[in-house]
Amino acid sequence: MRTMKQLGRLLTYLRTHAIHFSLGLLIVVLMAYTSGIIPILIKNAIDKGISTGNYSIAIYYSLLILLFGVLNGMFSFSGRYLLIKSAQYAVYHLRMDTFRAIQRQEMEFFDKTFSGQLISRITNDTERITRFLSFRIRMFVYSIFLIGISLYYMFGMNILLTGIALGTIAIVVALNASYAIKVRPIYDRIRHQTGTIASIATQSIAGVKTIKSLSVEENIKDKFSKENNYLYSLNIDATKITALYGNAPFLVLGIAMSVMFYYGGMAIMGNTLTVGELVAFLTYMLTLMWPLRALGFTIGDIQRSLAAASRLFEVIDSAPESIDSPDAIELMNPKGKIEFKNVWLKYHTGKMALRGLNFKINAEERILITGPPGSGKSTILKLIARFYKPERGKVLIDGIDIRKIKSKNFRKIVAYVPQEPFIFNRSIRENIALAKPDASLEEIIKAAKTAKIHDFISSLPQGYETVVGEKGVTLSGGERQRIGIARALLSEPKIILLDDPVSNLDAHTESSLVEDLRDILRGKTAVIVSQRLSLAKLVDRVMVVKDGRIIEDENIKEGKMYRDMLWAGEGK
Ligand SMILES: Nc1ncnc2c1ncn2[C@@H]1O[C@H](COP(=O)(O)OP(=O)(O)OP(=O)(O)O)[C@@H](O)[C@H]1O
Repeated sequence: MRTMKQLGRLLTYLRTHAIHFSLGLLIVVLMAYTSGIIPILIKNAIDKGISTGNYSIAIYYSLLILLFGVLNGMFSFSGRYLLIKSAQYAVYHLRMDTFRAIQRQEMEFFDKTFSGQLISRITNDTERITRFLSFRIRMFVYSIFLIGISLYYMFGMNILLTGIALGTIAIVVALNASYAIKVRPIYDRIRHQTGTIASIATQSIAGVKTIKSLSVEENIKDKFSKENNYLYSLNIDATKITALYGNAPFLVLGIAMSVMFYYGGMAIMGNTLTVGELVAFLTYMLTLMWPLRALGFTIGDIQRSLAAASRLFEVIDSAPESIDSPDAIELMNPKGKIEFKNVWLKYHTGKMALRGLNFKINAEERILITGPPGSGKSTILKLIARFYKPERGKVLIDGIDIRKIKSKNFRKIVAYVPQEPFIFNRSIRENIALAKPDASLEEIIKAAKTAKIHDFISSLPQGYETVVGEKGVTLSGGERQRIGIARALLSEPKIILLDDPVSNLDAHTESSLVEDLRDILRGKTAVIVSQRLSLAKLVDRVMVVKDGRIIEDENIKEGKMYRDMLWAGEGK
């Protein structure tokens, strides 16, 4: 029942190509008919032409065989084309829906799901569905109709020989089905193992600096070699089974044809069968061989392809319909006031990261959140950035629950600069204009100037058009930070959230960024997470978090606690 539902849903993806698809299947039926009729034409050529010495009839049937052969080729081409075209169309939309759904997912989904699995959904699962909708369904329909047509004509000629043919069909299908059952788990392991090897290779390329700095190439090579060895032995196992089963159906066929010869020969002598009919039987056996083999695989594959489809539907269905709630509003002229009201946050691992936080940040106030590692500092920023839903309580901006603000509007008001802004493999201009692709070059330059990265960009050979990231110009940590800041500034946000902006910078780059941040943050509410005291001189207020709770919160100019530390920081 569930399977039929999945199949039905998958077929809805054919949409406008449903006619192509149905026509493709109809052509496949015609193709089965043209294959199934040829042995009968051979029989007539022999019995009505050759045996009676009437050569014009023999030539007539030869021409008919030629005609059906040509038609068969044409049907094979057009059926295949139409089915593949509609399958590709369906899978294109399925892939788009899955990708869009992944993009709509909340942050928690990414915490819980392996990225490799998601990539496999979009690549492997969709590939399997394409194969199912084009190749498997075609083979299934072709085989069933060809077997049906063949049995129909065989019954008309001789019951005993038809019985032998039926027995052969049953044995070959059973053999192939058992082959599929035996070999499939091995192929699954091969696929999984290939993934493991790919992930070791990817990690060893991505982590090359760590590997080289620790001189652990040998260790990584050993791990790779172990997994590679396992893949080798799995492939050998699969080859043994394939070699064994690959020939078994031919043996069965050979035996069946000998038996047919024996009984057929006797029947011809007893005048209950003609030579043409025996030749037709033998031709049927040869014609059916390949569809029979394919059928064994197809039956098992239907279930697996639908399982792939249901994995994709699961990703699609688990994504929220839209990021905004239906009653979402737009915040005009935001002031930038932030408020946490009894906010609790629990990660999917069960970790309670925030425990009942209550605080207010005034418009245009700058605050530094500090505290020991793992205390919940970054989690506070992620909640203001609306990456997670509080377990309990509310986060408000200008008195409005942030969940009620339209996301487009929200992203213009609140900019989040992660610890290591991700640099896409595109030009610097595109990297800065990520959230506002239609931004003019003037706007981009203005943001880059404020982030104090304009001079660096101008010094590059292709300026703003220089491609950065993989295989492009490699940016330093400080340059990445500034590109990230320019990217955030482009939408002129009222609130800016900086997650550990100086953690990866050397002392000199750190002090120049801290200096520049004074200008960058002017007129904005700024929440900065850091353990570096150098940032304390930028802010009006310092909040200390420990174990998900605020343990200190004081105005820097009035408070005592940080004044001492500030001096210590300045003296650094
Ligand atoms: N996505 C997540 N899934 C599960 N647990 C998480 C996640 N992010 C953070 N945590 C856990 O929640 C706690 C608070 O994390 P958070 O990143 O807010 O700390 P932090 O104070 O910013 O730490 P650091 O200074 O080391 O960056 C930590 O124990 C952390 O392991």
